Parts: sequence; C-alpha cells; structure tokens
Amino acid sequence: MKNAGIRTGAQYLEGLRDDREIWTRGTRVKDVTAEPGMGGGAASLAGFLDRQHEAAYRDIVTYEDAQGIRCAISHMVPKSKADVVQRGRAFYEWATWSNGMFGRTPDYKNASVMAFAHAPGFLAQGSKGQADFVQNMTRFYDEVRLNDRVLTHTLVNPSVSHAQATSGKFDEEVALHVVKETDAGIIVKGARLLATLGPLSDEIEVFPSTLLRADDSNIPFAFAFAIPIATPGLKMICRDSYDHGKSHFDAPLSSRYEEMDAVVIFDNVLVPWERVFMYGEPNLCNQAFAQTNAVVHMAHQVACGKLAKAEFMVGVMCAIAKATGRDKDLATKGMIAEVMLMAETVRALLFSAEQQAHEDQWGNFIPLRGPLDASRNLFPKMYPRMVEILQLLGSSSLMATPTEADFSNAMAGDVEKYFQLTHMDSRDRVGLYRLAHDIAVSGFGNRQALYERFFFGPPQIMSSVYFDGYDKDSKIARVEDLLAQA
Ligand SMILES: Cc1cc2nc3c(=O)[nH]c(=O)nc-3n(C[C@H](O)[C@H](O)[C@H](O)COP(=O)(O)OP(=O)(O)OC[C@H]3O[C@@H](n4cnc5c(N)ncnc54)[C@H](O)[C@@H]3O)c2cc1C
Repeated sequence: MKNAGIRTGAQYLEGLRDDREIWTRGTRVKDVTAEPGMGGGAASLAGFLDRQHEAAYRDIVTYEDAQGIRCAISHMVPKSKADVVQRGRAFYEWATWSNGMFGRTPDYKNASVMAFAHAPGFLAQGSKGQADFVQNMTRFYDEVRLNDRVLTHTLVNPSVSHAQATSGKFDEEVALHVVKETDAGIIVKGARLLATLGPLSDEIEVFPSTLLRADDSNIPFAFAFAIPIATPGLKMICRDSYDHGKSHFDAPLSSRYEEMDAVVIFDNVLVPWERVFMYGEPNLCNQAFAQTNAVVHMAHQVACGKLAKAEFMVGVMCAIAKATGRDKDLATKGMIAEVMLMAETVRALLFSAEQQAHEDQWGNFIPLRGPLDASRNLFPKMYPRMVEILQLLGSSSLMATPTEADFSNAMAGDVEKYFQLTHMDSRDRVGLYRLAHDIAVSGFGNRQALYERFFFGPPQIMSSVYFDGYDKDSKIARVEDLLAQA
C-alpha cells in the first residue's frame, strides 16, 4: 500500500500495532487499538479516515495530485486565494466530525509539514550536521502525504526551574538534547511535553521550542526531526484516560474522543540524518514556525476547528433552553447570545483571514495572519467562559443524570416520570444533560478546557508576542496628535 494516498481506518489501526513503547496506569500497553481507555479514540480517528473515501466528503477533504493520487487537502500547497478557502473548508469539515472535541486531527500537523516543505529557502540556511535539510523535509512531506501518516508533535522541554526557563536555559537532566553525533545520525536524550495523540500517531515531530536563547549553550537543544513512534528508546507515559468504558449514551464525548496526551522520553534515541531538518542553530530554530509560515497554516486549521466547536456549544445551549422552555427567558438568552457572539467573532476573523489571503515569500498563498492571531489569542479565553455559561445554564440538571441502565431496571418508571421536561421526554433530557456534563463537568470536559487554554503555547507569551508585533505607533500618534492640539 505504499504511496497510495489516503488510507482506510483499518489500515491506520493496523499501522498502530507495532513495537511502540507506551505506558499507562503502571503497565506497558501491548496494543493501543485494543487498550481500554485508548482504543476508542483510535476507532474514532479510523472512522474519520474512512470518511475521506466516502462520496459525500471525498471532494471536500481530499484532492488528486499531479500523479492522480488522492491525498488529504491539508497537504495541498495553496497557490491561490481559492486554494486557501478550499483548505479552510476541509479543515472545518474534519472538525465538524467531532464538533471540535477531537482537537488533534491529522490536518493540524499536515498543515505544518506542508509549510515547512514548501519554504525551501528557509531550511537551506542550515549549515551544521551531515544532512541535506531541504531534501529531508521534501521526502518527509511526501512520505506523510502519500501514506496518509498521522503525526503528533512535541515542542516544549519540561522546566525544572521557572527562573531557569525564563532566562532561556534548559536543564540537561530533563530537557531533550543531543548527546552524540555519529555518521548514522544524532543521538538524543531527555524528555519533551506534551504529545497529544502521541500513542495513536504513526510518527512524532520533535520541533524546536520557540524560546531558545541564541547562545552556544543552547546548541545541544536546537534541532528539528521526525521519527516513528516505534523507534527504539522512545517511550511515552500517558496521563489517566477519561474514557471509562461507558456507553455513548452515558458519555457521549469521552467514550468517543479520548485523544490522549503523553510525556515523551527519549532514552538515547538514534535519529537518522535523513530525518533531521534543523540542527545546532538556535537562531534558525527560533524563526522556523514564523518564517516558513507554518504557524499561519496551523492557526488556519485551528480557527476552522474552533468555529465548529463554538457552533456546537451554541447548539447544546440552545437545545437546553428549548427543552426547558427557557428560550423566552431574558437572562438565558443573554448568556447564550454571549456564546453566539463568540462563535460569530471566530467566523468573522476566519473570513477576514481567508478573504485577505495573499502570496508569501515562498510563492505560496497564506491566509492573513493578523485575524488568525486574534482568533488563537481569544479562543483560550472564550472557551472557559463557554463552559462556565453551560454550567450556569445546566445547574443541578448536570447532576440529575441517571445512566442508560436506569431506563431498563426497577427504577425505569420513576426515571421516565421524574426526569421529563415540558418539551422533552426523560430519556432525551438525560441524554442531553449527560452531553452537557461531558463538556462542562467531566474529566474529559475539564481537559478540553485546559487544552484550549494551553495547546498553542503559554497564553502570557502568546499575548506578549502579539503585543510586540502590533502596530502601536500609529495609534500612539493619534493620541499625541490630540494632545498637541491642547
Ligand atoms: C491538554 C494539553 C495538550 C497539549 N498538547 C501539546 C502537544 O501536542 N504538543 C506540544 O508540544 N505541547 C502540547 N501542550 C503543551 C503546551 O504547549 C504547554 O502547556 C504550553 O506551552 C505551556 O507550557 P507549560 O505547560 O510548560 O507551562 P509553563 O511554561 O510551566 O507555564 C505555567 C504558567 O506560567 C505561565 N508562564 C510561562 N512562562 C511565562 C513567562 N515567561 N512569563 C509569564 N508567565 C509565564 C504560563 O502561561 C502558564 O500560565 C499541551 C498542553 C495541554 C494542557
């Protein structure tokens, strides 16, 4: 099946059954696709990959390349504004399949690899190590695109001391660093945070943290590479699963979309030179995501996903208001309108970015960065507020949630009677509030909120970068102008 383009779900699942070293709940996992608390997420992603082949979605999420091979649109190099819009449509479609609750669909990383592989002048600046970085990245892009590989990534070194981290230094005991260079490649040792979808991916991209201080002491920490998860010496330690084996009725989201996060340990891992993309140059590493515009393409995918998620939150809230008859209540309408405004803000920013798409320095088209930066800085604040509003709307109903089993036991009559609403029978009401519970109360839901707060980076640093890049002078000039008229 090599180089056949989009894969089926079964092919993806088969690929996960290798020698990977995944640890959870104190034991090593034999088969991630069959592991309780992990296999459900893999099955959902397999279902999404299958959808790429279905007539209803195929032309939305895939394209045929020059050789007639059908690939995911996230790999398509945008050469016009229409291409950017088409990519956005595909990102949005993928996100609707989980209503944004499976955050790390493969199109996120695909967007980044596409950008890196089509900014050759950038990687060509790398002058250290025994590798042709441009050729390596081009080959990697083809490998991922033509085999529909699923990637995770890890960018952050664990910090032992906040003071050390903010001074741009890393601790050699824990941070991932190069320990040796050989003719075969580099040997790396240490840990990295945090690989979402790690145990359920084919490969891991280990890209530079964007906070390397550009001095010689940071050279061992400066690199970018990608290797299969099953590479000897690579281990993942998973967090607790939020999929507790419940039915889709009892846990509509956590039973389906447990994508898992893992800390990644590299125990003297050999990375072959042909998989190294940057090496030993902190300055180059620091510029990588911005200069290749990978950050813009990733932010595009993210904004599309957040729109789907925000719309879903509006849907859940409106369904609750309708069922309870509170859709005429002023306070309820006010709270839901706040969420509607958030969804429409993301939509407007996305539209603005796509409609102002332009050619970049590499001859590719990118959406306008400013609106996407606004969206990715705003959503980490919007989402926790959406959850709060859902808690306020749901109140004790989020606790009045008997299980599916209570509809077929000795309590069934009571449950049918006492859980009904004006506009909804008991079973539908319990199902709806169990969904709201999975968003606003469960471990799965709380992890979603944490994800939205942090997955794109530390919010203080993101907003500080936004502040630095914002055109402040023209605004200050207007203030000075007014004051000068005094
Ligand atoms: C659910 C989830 C999934 C994730 N998935 C991935 C993934 O797939 N790949 C990946 O690479 N990373 C992932 N991350 C990690 C994410 O990139 C980091 O959480 C984020 O960059 C913050 O880093 P940290 O967690 O080390 O927090 P820290 O850097 O320890 O920060 C702790 C707090 O201090 C603040 N802070 C940090 N530095 C400063 C500073 N200089 N000045 C002021 N305040 C500061 C932070 O904003 C935060 O509030 C994920 C995180 C979460 C929660």
